[in-house]
Amino acid sequence: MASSSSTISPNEPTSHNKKKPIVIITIGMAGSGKTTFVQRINSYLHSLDPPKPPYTLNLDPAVASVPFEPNVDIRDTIEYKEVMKQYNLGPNGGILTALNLFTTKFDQVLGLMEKRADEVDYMILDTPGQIEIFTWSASGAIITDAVASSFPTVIAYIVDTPRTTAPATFMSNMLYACSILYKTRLPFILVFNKTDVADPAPMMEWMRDFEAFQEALAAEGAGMRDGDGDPTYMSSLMNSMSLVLDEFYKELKAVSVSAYTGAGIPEFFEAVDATREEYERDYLPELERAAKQREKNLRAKKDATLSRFMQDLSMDPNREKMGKWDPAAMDEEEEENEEDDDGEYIDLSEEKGPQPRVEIERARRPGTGGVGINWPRPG
Ligand SMILES: Nc1nc2c(ncn2[C@@H]2O[C@H](COP(=O)(O)OP(=O)(O)OP(=O)(O)O)[C@@H](O)[C@H]2O)c(=O)[nH]1
Repeated sequence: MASSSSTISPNEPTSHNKKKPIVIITIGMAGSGKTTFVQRINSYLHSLDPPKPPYTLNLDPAVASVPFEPNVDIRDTIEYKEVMKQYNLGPNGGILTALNLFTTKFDQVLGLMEKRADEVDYMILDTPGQIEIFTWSASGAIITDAVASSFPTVIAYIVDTPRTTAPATFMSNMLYACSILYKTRLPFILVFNKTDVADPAPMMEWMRDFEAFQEALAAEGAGMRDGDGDPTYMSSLMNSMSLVLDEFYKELKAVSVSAYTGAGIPEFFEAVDATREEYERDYLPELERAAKQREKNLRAKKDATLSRFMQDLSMDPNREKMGKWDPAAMDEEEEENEEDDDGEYIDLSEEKGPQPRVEIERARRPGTGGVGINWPRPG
């Protein structure tokens, strides 16, 4: 899959000596505004002077309508409702299977992206509504790795700001973002969306100042103190987790946008452009190291198989005899065998006739209960 891309250096300029486009992968909880955001950044890039139309890919098979014209649309290849019917799946299983099927052809999509790399500055991927379908599936990982090994890539994690104003909810969302960052190791931008209806300033403050977050948690009150006024288990857990997150925030850029009004979109692109350097500095060496390691492992595996084969060959007692017919040696061997067999070989064939053949492997298979197996009957 990604093999076709692994030989391409993401750093290499394209044929016209132009830098490779940056791929923006938009990820976010259901309803956080991913599609609206992609539409907004798409129209922003079109409105620049000169326009910089991006290459867009829709990977959400279940989206009813896309408010932009994607260059590659998973829905053109796979009808997810048909997948549901054929494989007898529910909606999430259908979306996941559709994505899996699409991933088997992703090398072709990558080829299309490579072809257009000279003409565009940005490529944008919109992912399925249910976040875990992309972030916790093999297909999501394959697509992300394939793209990131060919192009500078950044994750835009869309946060539904109005739904994240409570400190505990905010923390849950950040823990999820943190897991994606550590899974992909790609440059990461937190995009606080829907800022036309909720101000993300308190959240930005929580990210900068650990104590401010602790205060907000304490102010939330419920479940934080027991009857004696001591901190509860929940409160201690939240405090420890917020300490972990404090480290995570240091690795992040955060921007506030409104996909609805377009506010904050230029700042978002400033953050995206800044990640190119980060990608080249941090991600690329890691990618090259992983590729070398993979190659080394493969070579080691091949060597091990070859040496095992050679060993087997040298231990094979017939090896010496192969090609050298020595009747005297064979007679000797036969005599030895006859001596060995004396008194040990009980031939029942004359007494009981031919014995039925039993496939022990099949008979012993757990759970078969012996059904369908013809056991020999006594007598
Ligand atoms: N007020 C406001 N509403 C927004 C904004 N961005 C998106 N929305 C609304 O949020 C809802 C969800 O937006 P979508 O773009 O469909 O979100 P999504 O994450 O792609 O949704 P799924 O893919 O279905 O999970 C829609 O009703 C949008 O109109 C915004 O910046 N401000």
